[in-house]
Amino acid sequence: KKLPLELRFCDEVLTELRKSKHYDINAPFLQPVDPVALNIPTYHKVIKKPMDLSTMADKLAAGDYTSPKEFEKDFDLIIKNCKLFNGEEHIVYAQALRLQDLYRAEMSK
Ligand SMILES: Cc1ccc(Nc2c(-c3ccc(O)cc3)nc3c(C)cccn23)cc1
Repeated sequence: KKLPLELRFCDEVLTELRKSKHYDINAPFLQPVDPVALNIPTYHKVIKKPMDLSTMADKLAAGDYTSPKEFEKDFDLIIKNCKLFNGEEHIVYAQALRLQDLYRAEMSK
């Protein structure tokens, strides 16, 4: 059996969040932050628990999440990391807040 029903719903939400039609808001969060590509060598000094949407998909498929609560904790980590590193004024944090709005809208379906 693939996933328990609750986590199957998490999978559907994650699939939606990663769709290319949401690229204007999900782009910075699709893959692990690459400090070399972004020229932010301090990233892993500031961010102790990196997280991104593809890592979450891998964890879901591997059965690493035992509850939707655990799944949501990783999503919240993406937003918290972005706020901490970029600050509230950065355009990427504005994208993170829009991603969070989309997450909440999908989760309430
Ligand atoms: C010099 C500088 C300053 C800020 C950034 N932030 C940033 C981030 C980022 C996302 C999540 C996160 O937890 C941390 C950083 N993603 C980007 C992208 C995709 C393009 C441009 C900037 N980006 C990059 C370079």
